[in-house]
Amino acid sequence: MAGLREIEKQFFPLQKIQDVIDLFKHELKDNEPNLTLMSIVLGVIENILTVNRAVSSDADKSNTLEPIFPVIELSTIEALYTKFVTHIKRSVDKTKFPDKFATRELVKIVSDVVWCCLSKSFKDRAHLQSLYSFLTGNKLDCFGVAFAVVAAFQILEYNDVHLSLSEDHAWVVFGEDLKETAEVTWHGKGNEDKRGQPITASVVEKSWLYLNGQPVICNRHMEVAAIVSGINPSINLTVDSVEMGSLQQELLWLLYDLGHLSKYPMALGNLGDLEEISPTPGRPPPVDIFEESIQSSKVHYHNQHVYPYTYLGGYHYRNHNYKKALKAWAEATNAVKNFNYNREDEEIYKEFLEVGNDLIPTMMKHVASENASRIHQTSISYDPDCYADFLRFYDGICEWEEDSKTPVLHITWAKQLVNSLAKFDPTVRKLIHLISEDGEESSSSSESDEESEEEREIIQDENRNQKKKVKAKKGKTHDKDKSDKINGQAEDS
Ligand SMILES: CC1(C)CN=C(N2CCN(c3ncnc4sc(CCF)cc34)CC2)S1
Repeated sequence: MAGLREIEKQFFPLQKIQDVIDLFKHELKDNEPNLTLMSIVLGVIENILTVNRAVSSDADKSNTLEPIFPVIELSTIEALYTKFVTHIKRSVDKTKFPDKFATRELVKIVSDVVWCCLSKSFKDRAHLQSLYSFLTGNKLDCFGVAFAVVAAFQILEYNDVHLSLSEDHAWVVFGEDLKETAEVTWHGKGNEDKRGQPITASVVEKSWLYLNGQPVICNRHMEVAAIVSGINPSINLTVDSVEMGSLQQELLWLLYDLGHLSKYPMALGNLGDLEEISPTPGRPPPVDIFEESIQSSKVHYHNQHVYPYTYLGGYHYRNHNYKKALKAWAEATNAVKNFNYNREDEEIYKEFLEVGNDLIPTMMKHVASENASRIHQTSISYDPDCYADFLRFYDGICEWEEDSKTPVLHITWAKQLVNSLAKFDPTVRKLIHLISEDGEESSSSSESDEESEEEREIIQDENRNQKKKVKAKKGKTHDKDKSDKINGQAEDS
Protein backbone atom coordinates (compact mmCIF):
# COMPACT_ATOMS: atom_id res chain seq x y z
CA MET A 1 0.00 0.00 0.00
CA ALA A 2 1.47 3.36 -1.01
CA GLY A 3 0.27 6.82 -0.05
CA LEU A 4 -3.36 7.87 0.24
CA ARG A 5 -5.36 7.20 -2.87
CA GLU A 6 -6.75 10.26 -4.73
CA ILE A 7 -10.33 9.07 -4.11
CA GLU A 8 -9.64 8.99 -0.35
CA LYS A 9 -8.25 12.53 -0.40
CA GLN A 10 -11.48 13.85 -1.89
CA PHE A 11 -13.35 13.23 1.36
CA PHE A 12 -11.28 15.88 3.15
CA PRO A 13 -11.62 18.16 5.00
CA LEU A 14 -13.98 16.24 7.27
CA GLN A 15 -16.28 18.86 8.82
CA LYS A 16 -19.17 16.86 10.24
CA ILE A 17 -20.06 13.34 11.35
CA GLN A 18 -21.63 12.57 7.95
CA ASP A 19 -18.30 13.25 6.23
CA VAL A 20 -16.69 10.53 8.36
CA ILE A 21 -19.56 8.15 7.65
CA ASP A 22 -19.14 8.80 3.90
CA LEU A 23 -15.39 8.07 4.11
CA PHE A 24 -15.99 4.81 6.01
CA LYS A 25 -18.80 3.84 3.62
CA HIS A 26 -16.36 4.25 0.73
CA GLU A 27 -13.58 2.31 2.47
CA LEU A 28 -15.93 -0.55 3.40
CA LYS A 29 -16.90 -1.00 -0.25
CA ASP A 30 -13.27 -1.99 -0.86
CA ASN A 31 -12.11 -5.51 -0.06
CA GLU A 32 -9.04 -3.92 1.53
CA PRO A 33 -10.42 -1.05 3.62
CA ASN A 34 -7.54 1.18 4.68
CA LEU A 35 -7.07 0.31 8.37
CA THR A 36 -4.26 2.83 8.91
CA LEU A 37 -6.27 5.72 7.50
CA MET A 38 -9.40 4.92 9.49
CA SER A 39 -7.54 4.38 12.77
CA ILE A 40 -5.74 7.73 12.40
CA VAL A 41 -8.97 9.58 11.49
CA LEU A 42 -10.85 8.17 14.50
CA GLY A 43 -7.86 8.86 16.76
CA VAL A 44 -7.60 12.51 15.70
CA ILE A 45 -11.34 13.10 16.22
CA GLU A 46 -11.39 11.27 19.57
CA ASN A 47 -8.38 13.20 20.80
CA ILE A 48 -9.97 16.56 19.96
CA LEU A 49 -13.39 15.65 21.39
CA THR A 50 -12.30 13.92 24.60
CA VAL A 51 -8.70 14.47 25.67
CA ASN A 52 -7.83 17.61 27.67
CA ARG A 53 -11.26 19.00 27.00
CA ALA A 54 -12.53 21.38 29.64
CA VAL A 55 -16.02 20.27 30.51
CA SER A 56 -18.28 23.29 30.41
CA SER A 57 -19.66 24.41 33.77
CA ASP A 58 -23.39 25.00 34.18
CA ALA A 59 -22.79 28.71 33.67
CA ASP A 60 -22.09 28.38 29.96
CA LYS A 61 -24.27 25.28 29.43
CA SER A 62 -26.00 27.18 26.64
CA ASN A 63 -23.12 26.87 24.19
CA THR A 64 -23.06 23.06 24.48
CA LEU A 65 -26.30 22.90 22.50
CA GLU A 66 -24.26 23.55 19.37
CA PRO A 67 -22.64 20.21 18.50
CA ILE A 68 -18.95 20.90 17.97
CA PHE A 69 -17.16 18.88 15.35
CA PRO A 70 -13.53 19.62 14.50
CA VAL A 71 -12.43 20.26 10.92
CA ILE A 72 -10.06 17.43 10.01
CA GLU A 73 -7.63 18.66 7.37
CA LEU A 74 -6.08 16.28 4.82
CA SER A 75 -2.62 17.58 5.70
CA THR A 76 -2.98 16.47 9.34
CA ILE A 77 -4.03 12.98 8.36
CA GLU A 78 -1.57 12.62 5.49
CA ALA A 79 1.41 13.56 7.68
CA LEU A 80 0.53 10.88 10.24
CA TYR A 81 -0.32 8.32 7.57
CA THR A 82 3.01 8.85 5.79
CA LYS A 83 4.83 8.64 9.12
CA PHE A 84 3.38 5.18 9.89
CA VAL A 85 3.80 3.81 6.34
CA THR A 86 7.40 5.03 6.19
CA HIS A 87 8.19 3.60 9.62
CA ILE A 88 6.86 0.17 8.67
CA LYS A 89 8.40 0.01 5.19
CA ARG A 90 11.76 1.27 6.43
CA SER A 91 11.87 -1.30 9.24
CA VAL A 92 10.95 -4.42 7.27
CA ASP A 93 13.08 -5.73 4.41
CA LYS A 94 10.49 -7.59 2.35
CA THR A 95 13.11 -9.09 0.06
CA LYS A 96 14.00 -11.44 2.92
CA PHE A 97 10.41 -12.73 2.96
CA PRO A 98 9.49 -13.80 -0.57
CA ASP A 99 6.54 -15.97 0.54
CA LYS A 100 2.99 -14.86 -0.18
CA PHE A 101 2.00 -15.68 3.42
CA ALA A 102 3.52 -14.26 6.58
CA THR A 103 5.92 -16.36 8.65
CA ARG A 104 6.25 -16.48 12.45
CA GLU A 105 9.65 -14.80 12.15
CA LEU A 106 8.14 -11.92 10.19
CA VAL A 107 5.24 -11.57 12.64
CA LYS A 108 7.74 -11.23 15.49
CA ILE A 109 9.75 -8.64 13.52
CA VAL A 110 6.66 -6.52 12.80
CA SER A 111 5.52 -6.82 16.40
CA ASP A 112 9.01 -5.59 17.43
CA VAL A 113 8.76 -2.67 15.00
CA VAL A 114 5.66 -1.49 16.86
CA TRP A 115 6.88 -2.55 20.31
CA CYS A 116 10.26 -0.79 20.13
CA CYS A 117 8.62 2.63 19.73
CA LEU A 118 6.36 2.34 22.76
CA SER A 119 7.16 4.59 25.68
CA LYS A 120 7.51 2.67 28.90
CA SER A 121 5.47 5.19 30.83
CA PHE A 122 2.12 4.16 29.35
CA LYS A 123 -0.52 2.66 31.56
CA ASP A 124 -3.65 0.79 30.65
CA ARG A 125 -5.65 4.01 30.30
CA ALA A 126 -8.22 5.49 27.95
CA HIS A 127 -7.64 6.77 24.38
CA LEU A 128 -4.54 4.67 23.72
CA GLN A 129 -6.11 2.31 21.19
CA SER A 130 -5.50 4.14 17.88
CA LEU A 131 -2.56 4.69 15.54
CA TYR A 132 -2.96 8.40 16.33
CA SER A 133 -1.90 7.63 19.91
CA PHE A 134 1.01 5.53 18.64
CA LEU A 135 2.23 8.18 16.18
CA THR A 136 1.86 11.25 18.42
CA GLY A 137 2.47 9.79 21.88
CA ASN A 138 4.26 6.47 21.35
CA LYS A 139 1.54 4.93 23.52
CA LEU A 140 -0.75 1.99 22.80
CA ASP A 141 -2.89 -0.26 24.97
CA CYS A 142 -2.92 -4.04 24.64
CA PHE A 143 -5.50 -4.02 21.82
CA GLY A 144 -3.79 -1.08 20.09
CA VAL A 145 -0.50 -2.98 19.71
CA ALA A 146 -2.23 -5.97 18.12
CA PHE A 147 -4.20 -3.71 15.78
CA ALA A 148 -1.05 -1.78 14.78
CA VAL A 149 0.63 -5.06 13.81
CA VAL A 150 -2.32 -6.00 11.60
CA ALA A 151 -2.39 -2.52 10.01
CA ALA A 152 1.36 -2.83 9.37
CA PHE A 153 0.87 -6.14 7.57
CA GLN A 154 -1.81 -4.54 5.39
CA ILE A 155 0.77 -1.89 4.41
CA LEU A 156 3.23 -4.70 3.64
CA GLU A 157 0.50 -6.22 1.43
CA TYR A 158 -0.01 -9.44 3.36
CA ASN A 159 -3.71 -10.26 3.42
CA ASP A 160 -3.39 -13.34 5.64
CA VAL A 161 -2.52 -11.62 8.92
CA HIS A 162 -5.69 -10.91 10.89
CA LEU A 163 -6.80 -9.80 14.34
CA SER A 164 -7.99 -12.52 16.73
CA LEU A 165 -10.00 -11.23 19.67
CA SER A 166 -11.12 -12.71 22.96
CA GLU A 167 -13.06 -10.79 25.59
CA ASP A 168 -9.89 -9.46 27.21
CA HIS A 169 -6.97 -10.17 24.87
CA ALA A 170 -5.89 -9.81 21.24
CA TRP A 171 -3.43 -11.69 19.05
CA VAL A 172 -3.00 -12.52 15.33
CA VAL A 173 -3.74 -15.43 13.05
CA PHE A 174 -1.71 -15.87 9.85
CA GLY A 175 -0.48 -18.35 7.18
CA GLU A 176 -2.41 -20.37 4.63
CA ASP A 177 -6.06 -20.68 5.78
CA LEU A 178 -5.12 -18.75 8.97
CA LYS A 179 -4.03 -21.86 10.82
CA GLU A 180 -1.11 -20.19 12.64
CA THR A 181 -1.45 -18.01 15.75
CA ALA A 182 0.99 -15.64 17.45
CA GLU A 183 1.09 -13.40 20.48
CA VAL A 184 2.00 -9.82 19.41
CA THR A 185 1.16 -7.81 22.53
CA TRP A 186 1.16 -8.09 26.29
CA HIS A 187 -1.73 -8.96 28.60
CA GLY A 188 -2.64 -7.64 32.02
CA LYS A 189 -0.26 -6.33 34.65
CA GLY A 190 2.95 -8.04 35.75
CA ASN A 191 2.80 -10.72 33.05
CA GLU A 192 5.85 -11.25 30.85
CA ASP A 193 4.76 -10.73 27.23
CA LYS A 194 4.88 -13.88 25.08
CA ARG A 195 5.25 -12.10 21.75
CA GLY A 196 6.07 -14.39 18.82
CA GLN A 197 4.85 -17.51 20.58
CA PRO A 198 1.98 -19.56 19.20
CA ILE A 199 -1.15 -19.89 21.29
CA THR A 200 -1.11 -23.63 21.97
CA ALA A 201 -4.05 -25.95 22.64
CA SER A 202 -2.96 -26.39 26.26
CA VAL A 203 -3.05 -22.61 26.81
CA VAL A 204 -6.42 -22.32 25.10
CA GLU A 205 -8.22 -25.24 26.69
CA LYS A 206 -10.79 -24.21 29.29
CA SER A 207 -9.26 -20.72 29.33
CA TRP A 208 -11.61 -17.71 29.35
CA LEU A 209 -8.77 -15.45 28.21
CA TYR A 210 -8.56 -17.47 24.97
CA LEU A 211 -12.29 -18.34 24.93
CA ASN A 212 -11.52 -22.06 24.86
CA GLY A 213 -10.59 -21.81 21.18
CA GLN A 214 -13.57 -19.68 20.14
CA PRO A 215 -12.10 -16.19 19.60
CA VAL A 216 -13.44 -13.65 17.12
CA ILE A 217 -11.24 -14.09 14.06
CA CYS A 218 -11.54 -10.87 12.07
CA ASN A 219 -11.48 -10.20 8.35
CA ARG A 220 -10.54 -6.69 7.22
CA HIS A 221 -14.11 -5.40 7.63
CA MET A 222 -14.37 -6.81 11.17
CA GLU A 223 -11.02 -5.14 11.92
CA VAL A 224 -12.74 -1.88 10.99
CA ALA A 225 -15.55 -2.91 13.35
CA ALA A 226 -12.94 -3.47 16.08
CA ILE A 227 -11.54 0.07 15.81
CA VAL A 228 -15.04 1.55 15.72
CA SER A 229 -16.06 -0.56 18.70
CA GLY A 230 -12.85 0.59 20.41
CA ILE A 231 -13.81 4.28 20.16
CA ASN A 232 -13.88 5.68 23.70
CA PRO A 233 -16.21 8.71 23.98
CA SER A 234 -15.27 9.30 27.65
CA ILE A 235 -14.10 12.80 28.51
CA ASN A 236 -13.74 11.84 32.17
CA LEU A 237 -15.25 9.41 34.68
CA THR A 238 -18.72 10.89 34.44
CA VAL A 239 -18.93 12.78 31.14
CA ASP A 240 -18.94 11.41 27.58
CA SER A 241 -18.53 13.38 24.37
CA VAL A 242 -21.97 13.38 22.73
CA GLU A 243 -20.42 13.90 19.29
CA MET A 244 -17.94 11.02 19.69
CA GLY A 245 -20.70 8.71 20.97
CA SER A 246 -22.93 9.63 18.01
CA LEU A 247 -20.12 9.01 15.55
CA GLN A 248 -19.42 5.60 17.10
CA GLN A 249 -23.13 4.71 17.09
CA GLU A 250 -23.65 5.72 13.44
CA LEU A 251 -20.51 3.85 12.32
CA LEU A 252 -21.63 0.74 14.21
CA TRP A 253 -25.03 0.88 12.46
CA LEU A 254 -23.23 1.25 9.12
CA LEU A 255 -21.15 -1.86 9.92
CA TYR A 256 -24.27 -3.64 11.25
CA ASP A 257 -26.22 -2.98 8.02
CA LEU A 258 -23.26 -4.30 5.99
CA GLY A 259 -23.26 -7.50 8.09
CA HIS A 260 -19.85 -6.95 9.67
CA LEU A 261 -21.09 -7.24 13.28
CA SER A 262 -22.90 -10.57 12.87
CA LYS A 263 -19.93 -12.58 14.21
CA TYR A 264 -18.78 -9.95 16.71
CA PRO A 265 -20.83 -10.27 19.94
CA MET A 266 -18.98 -7.51 21.85
CA ALA A 267 -19.50 -4.95 19.09
CA LEU A 268 -23.22 -5.78 19.15
CA GLY A 269 -23.13 -5.34 22.94
CA ASN A 270 -21.42 -1.96 22.56
CA LEU A 271 -24.13 -0.92 20.09
CA GLY A 272 -26.83 -2.02 22.54
CA ASP A 273 -25.24 0.12 25.26
CA LEU A 274 -25.14 3.15 22.93
CA GLU A 275 -28.80 2.63 21.96
CA GLU A 276 -29.75 2.60 25.64
CA ILE A 277 -28.07 6.00 26.09
CA SER A 278 -29.51 7.50 22.92
CA PRO A 279 -32.08 5.42 20.98
CA THR A 280 -31.92 5.73 17.17
CA PRO A 281 -35.43 6.17 15.70
CA GLY A 282 -36.45 3.16 13.63
CA ARG A 283 -33.77 0.88 15.07
CA PRO A 284 -34.46 -2.16 17.31
CA PRO A 285 -34.48 -1.67 21.10
CA PRO A 286 -31.34 -2.49 23.12
CA VAL A 287 -32.71 -5.86 24.35
CA ASP A 288 -33.01 -7.04 20.74
CA ILE A 289 -29.40 -6.08 20.04
CA PHE A 290 -28.18 -7.83 23.20
CA GLU A 291 -30.20 -10.88 22.14
CA GLU A 292 -28.45 -10.79 18.74
CA SER A 293 -25.12 -10.67 20.59
CA ILE A 294 -26.10 -13.78 22.57
CA GLN A 295 -27.34 -15.54 19.43
CA SER A 296 -24.09 -14.69 17.64
CA SER A 297 -22.12 -16.34 20.45
CA LYS A 298 -24.40 -19.40 20.39
CA VAL A 299 -24.32 -19.80 16.61
CA HIS A 300 -20.66 -18.96 15.92
CA TYR A 301 -18.79 -19.57 19.18
CA HIS A 302 -20.54 -22.50 20.91
CA ASN A 303 -21.94 -20.06 23.49
CA GLN A 304 -18.44 -19.69 25.02
CA HIS A 305 -18.59 -15.89 25.22
CA VAL A 306 -19.61 -14.44 28.60
CA TYR A 307 -19.93 -10.72 27.95
CA PRO A 308 -23.13 -10.95 25.84
CA TYR A 309 -24.95 -12.05 29.02
CA THR A 310 -23.31 -9.43 31.24
CA TYR A 311 -24.24 -6.72 28.71
CA LEU A 312 -27.87 -7.89 28.96
CA GLY A 313 -27.76 -8.35 32.74
CA GLY A 314 -26.31 -4.88 33.23
CA TYR A 315 -29.01 -3.36 31.00
CA HIS A 316 -31.85 -5.04 32.91
CA TYR A 317 -30.29 -4.10 36.24
CA ARG A 318 -30.01 -0.42 35.27
CA ASN A 319 -33.64 -0.50 34.16
CA HIS A 320 -34.83 -2.28 37.33
CA ASN A 321 -35.91 -5.42 35.46
CA TYR A 322 -34.44 -7.47 38.27
CA LYS A 323 -35.99 -10.81 37.29
CA LYS A 324 -34.50 -10.56 33.78
CA ALA A 325 -31.18 -9.38 35.19
CA LEU A 326 -30.95 -12.50 37.38
CA LYS A 327 -31.79 -14.71 34.38
CA ALA A 328 -29.05 -13.11 32.26
CA TRP A 329 -26.48 -13.42 35.07
CA ALA A 330 -27.42 -17.09 35.60
CA GLU A 331 -26.79 -17.65 31.89
CA ALA A 332 -23.50 -15.76 32.17
CA THR A 333 -22.19 -18.18 34.83
CA ASN A 334 -23.65 -21.04 32.82
CA ALA A 335 -21.18 -19.97 30.11
CA VAL A 336 -18.21 -19.29 32.40
CA LYS A 337 -18.58 -22.55 34.34
CA ASN A 338 -16.97 -24.45 31.45
CA PHE A 339 -13.68 -22.58 32.02
CA ASN A 340 -11.04 -23.08 34.67
CA TYR A 341 -10.26 -19.80 36.42
CA ASN A 342 -6.65 -18.65 36.29
CA ARG A 343 -4.71 -15.53 37.29
CA GLU A 344 -5.03 -13.88 33.85
CA ASP A 345 -8.84 -14.01 34.00
CA GLU A 346 -9.28 -11.25 36.56
CA GLU A 347 -11.41 -9.04 34.27
CA ILE A 348 -14.26 -11.56 34.16
CA TYR A 349 -13.72 -12.32 37.85
CA LYS A 350 -14.26 -8.60 38.58
CA GLU A 351 -17.50 -8.71 36.60
CA PHE A 352 -18.93 -11.56 38.62
CA LEU A 353 -17.58 -10.16 41.89
CA GLU A 354 -19.54 -6.96 41.19
CA VAL A 355 -22.69 -8.91 40.29
CA GLY A 356 -22.56 -11.22 43.32
CA ASN A 357 -21.30 -8.79 45.90
CA ASP A 358 -22.72 -5.47 44.79
CA LEU A 359 -25.50 -5.60 42.17
CA ILE A 360 -27.52 -8.55 43.55
CA PRO A 361 -27.27 -7.39 47.20
CA THR A 362 -28.31 -3.88 46.10
CA MET A 363 -31.18 -5.37 44.13
CA MET A 364 -32.38 -7.49 47.06
CA LYS A 365 -32.25 -4.47 49.36
CA HIS A 366 -34.09 -2.36 46.80
CA VAL A 367 -36.76 -5.01 46.43
CA ALA A 368 -37.10 -5.48 50.18
CA SER A 369 -37.92 -1.81 50.56
CA GLU A 370 -40.27 -1.98 47.55
CA ASN A 371 -42.13 -4.94 49.14
CA ALA A 372 -43.57 -2.65 51.73
CA SER A 373 -45.30 -0.72 48.99
CA ARG A 374 -45.82 -3.37 46.28
CA ILE A 375 -48.05 -6.42 45.82
CA HIS A 376 -45.97 -9.31 47.09
CA GLN A 377 -46.35 -11.75 44.25
CA THR A 378 -44.61 -9.43 41.75
CA SER A 379 -41.51 -9.09 43.90
CA ILE A 380 -38.49 -11.23 43.07
CA SER A 381 -38.11 -12.33 46.68
CA TYR A 382 -41.37 -14.25 46.26
CA ASP A 383 -40.66 -15.52 42.75
CA PRO A 384 -39.38 -19.13 42.41
CA ASP A 385 -37.93 -18.39 38.94
CA CYS A 386 -35.80 -15.63 40.45
CA TYR A 387 -34.69 -17.85 43.29
CA ALA A 388 -33.82 -20.63 40.78
CA ASP A 389 -31.77 -18.20 38.67
CA PHE A 390 -30.11 -16.86 41.81
CA LEU A 391 -29.05 -20.42 42.69
CA ARG A 392 -27.97 -21.09 39.10
CA PHE A 393 -25.79 -17.95 39.22
CA TYR A 394 -23.90 -19.25 42.24
CA ASP A 395 -23.87 -22.83 40.99
CA GLY A 396 -22.10 -21.62 37.84
CA ILE A 397 -19.53 -19.70 39.89
CA CYS A 398 -18.84 -22.81 41.98
CA GLU A 399 -18.48 -25.02 38.93
CA TRP A 400 -16.13 -22.41 37.41
CA GLU A 401 -13.96 -22.74 40.50
CA GLU A 402 -13.94 -26.56 40.35
CA ASP A 403 -10.65 -27.94 38.98
CA SER A 404 -9.28 -24.36 38.72
CA LYS A 405 -5.70 -23.62 39.74
CA THR A 406 -6.78 -20.33 41.31
CA PRO A 407 -9.64 -20.12 43.83
CA VAL A 408 -12.61 -17.90 42.99
CA LEU A 409 -14.68 -17.73 46.14
CA HIS A 410 -13.68 -16.21 49.46
CA ILE A 411 -15.42 -15.17 52.68
CA THR A 412 -17.00 -12.03 51.16
CA TRP A 413 -18.73 -14.18 48.56
CA ALA A 414 -20.11 -16.47 51.28
CA LYS A 415 -21.28 -13.55 53.41
CA GLN A 416 -23.06 -11.90 50.50
CA LEU A 417 -24.60 -15.22 49.43
CA VAL A 418 -26.10 -15.76 52.88
CA ASN A 419 -27.28 -12.14 52.93
CA SER A 420 -29.02 -12.43 49.57
CA LEU A 421 -30.44 -15.91 50.27
CA ALA A 422 -32.08 -14.60 53.43
CA LYS A 423 -33.84 -11.92 51.39
CA PHE A 424 -35.86 -14.58 49.52
CA ASP A 425 -39.07 -15.44 51.34
CA PRO A 426 -39.15 -18.91 53.00
CA THR A 427 -42.28 -19.84 51.00
CA VAL A 428 -40.39 -19.43 47.71
CA ARG A 429 -37.50 -21.54 48.92
CA LYS A 430 -39.71 -24.61 49.27
CA LEU A 431 -41.01 -24.26 45.72
CA ILE A 432 -37.67 -25.10 44.19
CA HIS A 433 -37.02 -28.65 43.11
CA LEU A 434 -33.32 -29.27 42.57
CA ILE A 435 -32.44 -31.81 39.91
CA SER A 436 -28.74 -32.55 39.53
CA GLU A 437 -27.10 -33.13 36.13
CA ASP A 438 -27.49 -36.90 36.58
CA GLY A 439 -31.19 -36.44 37.18
CA GLU A 440 -31.10 -37.16 40.91
CA GLU A 441 -33.88 -35.23 42.63
CA SER A 442 -33.74 -33.44 45.94
CA SER A 443 -35.78 -30.69 47.50
CA SER A 444 -34.31 -27.50 48.82
CA SER A 445 -36.25 -27.70 52.12
CA SER A 446 -38.13 -30.21 54.31
CA GLU A 447 -41.59 -28.75 53.74
CA SER A 448 -41.46 -29.59 50.02
CA ASP A 449 -43.78 -32.63 50.61
CA GLU A 450 -46.60 -30.16 51.14
CA GLU A 451 -46.16 -28.76 47.63
CA SER A 452 -48.94 -29.83 45.33
CA GLU A 453 -48.31 -32.60 42.81
CA GLU A 454 -49.12 -30.02 40.12
CA GLU A 455 -46.41 -27.63 41.35
CA ARG A 456 -43.97 -30.53 41.33
CA GLU A 457 -44.90 -31.31 37.70
CA ILE A 458 -44.49 -27.65 36.68
CA ILE A 459 -41.06 -27.40 38.26
CA GLN A 460 -39.88 -30.72 36.84
CA ASP A 461 -41.00 -29.68 33.33
CA GLU A 462 -39.17 -26.39 33.82
CA ASN A 463 -36.02 -28.19 34.93
CA ARG A 464 -36.27 -30.73 32.11
CA ASN A 465 -36.66 -27.89 29.57
CA GLN A 466 -33.74 -26.10 31.17
CA LYS A 467 -31.59 -29.25 30.91
CA LYS A 468 -32.74 -29.76 27.29
CA LYS A 469 -31.88 -26.14 26.51
CA VAL A 470 -28.47 -26.53 28.12
CA LYS A 471 -27.87 -29.74 26.11
CA ALA A 472 -28.98 -27.96 22.89
CA LYS A 473 -26.70 -25.01 23.68
CA LYS A 474 -23.69 -27.22 24.20
CA GLY A 475 -24.45 -28.81 20.65
CA LYS A 476 -14.26 -10.49 25.40
CA THR A 477 -10.60 -2.78 24.02
CA HIS A 478 -11.41 -1.67 24.43
CA ASP A 479 -12.50 0.08 27.27
CA LYS A 480 -14.55 -2.29 29.28
CA ASP A 481 -14.10 -0.57 32.54
CA LYS A 482 -13.93 3.19 32.07
CA SER A 483 -13.12 3.86 35.70
CA ASP A 484 -9.94 1.78 35.58
CA LYS A 485 -8.90 3.46 32.37
CA ILE A 486 -9.67 6.99 33.46
CA ASN A 487 -8.06 6.37 36.84
CA GLY A 488 -4.99 5.23 34.95
CA GLN A 489 -5.14 8.62 33.23
CA ALA A 490 -5.50 10.35 36.58
CA GLU A 491 -2.52 8.35 37.86
CA ASP A 492 -0.39 9.50 34.98
CA SER A 493 -1.33 13.14 34.91
C1 LIG B 1 -20.53 -6.13 29.53
C2 LIG B 1 -19.24 -5.38 29.70
C3 LIG B 1 -18.78 -5.39 31.14
C4 LIG B 1 -19.39 -3.95 29.21
N1 LIG B 1 -18.37 -3.67 28.25
C5 LIG B 1 -17.60 -4.62 27.87
N2 LIG B 1 -16.63 -4.55 26.96
C6 LIG B 1 -16.54 -3.38 26.16
C7 LIG B 1 -15.67 -3.42 25.05
N3 LIG B 1 -14.87 -4.57 24.83
C8 LIG B 1 -14.52 -4.91 23.57
N4 LIG B 1 -15.35 -4.47 22.62
C9 LIG B 1 -15.09 -4.80 21.33
N5 LIG B 1 -14.04 -5.53 20.95
C10 LIG B 1 -13.18 -5.95 21.90
S1 LIG B 1 -11.74 -6.88 21.72
C11 LIG B 1 -11.38 -6.89 23.37
C12 LIG B 1 -10.20 -7.61 23.92
C13 LIG B 1 -8.97 -6.72 23.84
F1 LIG B 1 -8.63 -6.57 22.59
C14 LIG B 1 -12.33 -6.21 24.06
C15 LIG B 1 -13.36 -5.67 23.24
C16 LIG B 1 -14.56 -5.38 26.00
C17 LIG B 1 -15.77 -5.69 26.74
S2 LIG B 1 -17.98 -6.09 28.69
